[in-house]
Amino acid sequence: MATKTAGRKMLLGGEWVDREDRIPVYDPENGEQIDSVPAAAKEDMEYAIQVAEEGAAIAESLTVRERMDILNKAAAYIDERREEFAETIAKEGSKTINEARGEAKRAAETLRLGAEEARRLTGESINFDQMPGNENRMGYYYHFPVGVIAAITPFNDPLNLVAHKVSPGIAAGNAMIVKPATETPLSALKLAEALVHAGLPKKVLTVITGRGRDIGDTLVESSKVNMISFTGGLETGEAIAKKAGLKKLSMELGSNSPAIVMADTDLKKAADSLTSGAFAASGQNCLGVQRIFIESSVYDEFKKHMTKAVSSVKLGRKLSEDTDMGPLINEKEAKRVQEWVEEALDAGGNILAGGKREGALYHPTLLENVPEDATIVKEEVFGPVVMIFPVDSLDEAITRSNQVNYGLQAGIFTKNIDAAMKAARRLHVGGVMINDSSDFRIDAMPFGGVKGSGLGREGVAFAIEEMSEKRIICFKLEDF
Ligand SMILES: NC(=O)c1ccc[n+]([C@@H]2O[C@H](COP(=O)([O-])OP(=O)(O)OC[C@H]3O[C@@H](n4cnc5c(N)ncnc54)[C@H](O)[C@@H]3O)[C@@H](O)[C@H]2O)c1
Ligand SMILES: O=C[C@H](O)CS(=O)(=O)O
Repeated sequence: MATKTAGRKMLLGGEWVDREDRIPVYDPENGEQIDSVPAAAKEDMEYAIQVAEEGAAIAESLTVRERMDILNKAAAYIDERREEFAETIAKEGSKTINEARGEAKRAAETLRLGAEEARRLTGESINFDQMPGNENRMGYYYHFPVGVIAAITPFNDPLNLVAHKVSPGIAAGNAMIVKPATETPLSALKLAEALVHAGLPKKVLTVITGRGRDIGDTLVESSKVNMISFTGGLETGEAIAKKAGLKKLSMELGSNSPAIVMADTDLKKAADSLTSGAFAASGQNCLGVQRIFIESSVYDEFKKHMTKAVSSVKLGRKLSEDTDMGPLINEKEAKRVQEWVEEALDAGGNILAGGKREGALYHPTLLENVPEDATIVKEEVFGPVVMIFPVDSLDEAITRSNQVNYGLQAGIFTKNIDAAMKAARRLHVGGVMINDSSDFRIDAMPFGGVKGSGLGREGVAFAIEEMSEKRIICFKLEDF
């Protein structure tokens, strides 16, 4: 067994605090405990909320320049320690070291985007005299912070998806209570280190670790929390929304991303792109490609390319430079994926690649002939499985793409601009990638989905709007 490192502390009320009750953090690759974090109690969350109310006044009083400097310094802190952040991401989660380095680089960028948007969060004048009788009125609106924001984050991108909440939240002058995923809390705590080092005043940020059942409801149901910014599964999101009461909600939820391959495209390039999009982060990726619809005239040729590409995904230790894919977050999730695949095979599907589990590792799997009513077609697999389906037309591909209760992003591969624009307009999703898989994102773009994929948009310039309020100021002047 690996020696337990000294347990991490959580950031509560501006202080790093410990608790006797602790939650182990395991490396999913070998099941070894790599660290532990405090298990906050209900009283700790109550205190966090009380402190955050004080923190909100402090955050609002920060000048725009101060907010910019803090976010830029925190970004530099991460850049200077990228390997350390990457190793934390890789060890506590499923990502390979190369994937983790990419996430650490993106998280620094996400913080810098917050600094930029802090500068741009202005308002504008209003022409009151557009309505007769208002000739002597003038004014403007401006933004002010929501106040206290609860940021609840998932396990799969344990650093950048926390940054996507904290960066716009601080940029807009809010106090943040971060409740990271129980499986991967360490990266969120390191982000807090970066922000504290950058000079973030005490009480503005809390990163509280604990079991959802102990602290989740206290956070979600508190009337002193003005907004919940949640990223996670649809079921959890719905449960939180029901308990939240009257407060702002941002929901980045699940997906079941489709891709369309038209006959006029480069089939090998499409297969390589879709393989990357399906198996990044072991498929534990909200943008992961799950269903591929291929024009039937090129189905067999595409199948050959896709089977070869999926079979070439290199498994290995997460910290090895040449590993393409690591394990799922735990063996329980790998067993669930295995059960979904077995159900699909029992219903008539067949395996073209993969289909093997070794502990928490599930081999990259390609299926065909899976019936539409199979669980793995309708629900979010959130694992390394992708399915191919022949279609007779683009219309059929679009209709079938839209047949699930998710709509985050989709991809279409075609050289035909009319086909691309038809897909762009008729796919019921938050983003359509032309000649890319669904798994494309830059942190500055609007990000989010429709149906069971969520409410609202992240992407720092868009999240900052959701994390702010507008106030109109109107002057009624005498003669002027
Ligand atoms: N749309 C996006 O941007 C996006 C990004 C990443 C992941 N996701 C989704 O997240 C899911 C995978 O992540 P996960 O397994 O961590 O999700 P999850 O829903 O199990 O957990 C997400 C977070 O919610 C917390 N939580 C769970 N129950 C809670 C409760 N009752 N009250 C308060 N907090 C509670 C968890 O501890 C965790 O911090 C997938 O569905 C994936 O699609 C979406
Ligand atoms: O898992 C979902 C992530 O938001 C996708 S990305 O890592 O931000 O591209």
